[in-house]
Amino acid sequence: MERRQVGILGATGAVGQRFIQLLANHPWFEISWIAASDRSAGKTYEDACKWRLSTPLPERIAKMVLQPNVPEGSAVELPRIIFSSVDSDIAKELEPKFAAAGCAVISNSSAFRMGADVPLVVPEVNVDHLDVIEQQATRKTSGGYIVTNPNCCAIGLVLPLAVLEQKWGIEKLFVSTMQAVSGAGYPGVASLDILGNVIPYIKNEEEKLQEEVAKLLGGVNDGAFAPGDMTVSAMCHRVPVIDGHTEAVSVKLKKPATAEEIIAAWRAFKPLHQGADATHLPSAPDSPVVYEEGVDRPQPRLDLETGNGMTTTVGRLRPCTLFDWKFTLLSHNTIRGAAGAALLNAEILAVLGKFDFRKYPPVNSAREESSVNA
Ligand SMILES: NC(=O)C1=CN([C@@H]2O[C@H](COP(=O)(O)OP(=O)(O)OC[C@H]3O[C@@H](n4cnc5c(N)ncnc54)[C@H](OP(=O)(O)O)[C@@H]3O)[C@@H](O)[C@H]2O)C=CC1
Ligand SMILES: N[C@@H](CC(=O)OP(=O)(O)O)C(=O)O
Repeated sequence: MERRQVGILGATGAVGQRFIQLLANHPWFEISWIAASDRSAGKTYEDACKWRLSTPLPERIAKMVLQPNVPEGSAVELPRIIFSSVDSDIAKELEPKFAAAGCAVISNSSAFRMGADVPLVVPEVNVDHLDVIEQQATRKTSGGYIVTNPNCCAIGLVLPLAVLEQKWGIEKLFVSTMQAVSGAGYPGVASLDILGNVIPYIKNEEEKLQEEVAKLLGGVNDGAFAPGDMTVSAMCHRVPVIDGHTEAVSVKLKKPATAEEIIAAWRAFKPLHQGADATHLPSAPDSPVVYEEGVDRPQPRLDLETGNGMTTTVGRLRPCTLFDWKFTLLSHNTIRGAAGAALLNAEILAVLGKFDFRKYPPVNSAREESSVNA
């Protein structure tokens, strides 16, 4: 795989820092452009950002200068692949500008997730949705497009659900979340609000979780998304955990299944390695779902790093008196739930040849001559 240069919009934030960490030694992608708010533009990354991860800030990135947060006016050439991790309102304004300028925008934001021509993708679950980018107006003009990854709770949830949906069908689903404070970005929730406390409200979270799960588990008919027909009800809570979203799930299946069959199906789930075109994507975990036998698992302190933060850990599968089965799951909200998810989307787009910008009219000749994406 040829190396491609990439940019990060929102590079100084909680998710932006994860992008920098995960891209530090990436075999296919190299960071060549970073941007954040106007407050940060023109500063070096180390001056603009309070680095909050336990691995060191790469020296090369520390010295990089944050560029204007628009496609124009950059002191360095704009790469054609932009990872975006800015708030939804900002994404709504900025992401289309980058797509119009010919960039593949791989977005974490909720702004366009439910768009009629915008794929919302977890590669192990619904890679076929990616073809819908061809319908985006900018794809036809500049070659640019927007692809999104889901809400952090939705990603962790759909991995085990996809197995259930595929083998037995899901009729109903109830999920109650316990979401880490890092999900609110930095500085996020005030310590005086969250320490020793649980907050049973996260703005728009329940609505997003419900509609995104249905889109992810649905299909595409004649180029239009057809949401899954399961009924989903979500309750979301903020808890005093730093990283890792825990979810308590109850599910009613369309066909009967035993606990042994369900656990065996989760353990057998290796979708990115199947078929004649099997490619190991650098960010793909060996197992998207791991089932933990311990009666008191999963736990954020013990299970968060499974699969380098890209695996959903599931445990406590047992009969449910209301529906058929209930279980608990844990997923890393800033890795599988955000930066790692976007990276995996970029990797699958690369493998599928969706970064073939050359066949589209150039935005300007200088960019077309670039060796970066050629
Ligand atoms: N944290 C998580 O677990 C998850 C977050 N997300 C989503 O990812 C996105 C980013 O979240 P997160 O990193 O947590 O948020 P943060 O608040 O930690 O970071 C926000 C980033 O956006 C930048 N920014 C602010 N204003 C602008 C602007 N006008 N133009 C360009 N950049 C701007 C900030 O730059 P500056 O430093 O200059 O202010 C910073 O880099 C959000 O949409 C969020 O909903 C998705 C899944 C999980
Ligand atoms: N709202 C989530 C994180 C998030 O940013 O979600 P979304 O990407 O859907 O805006 C949380 O607080 O844990």
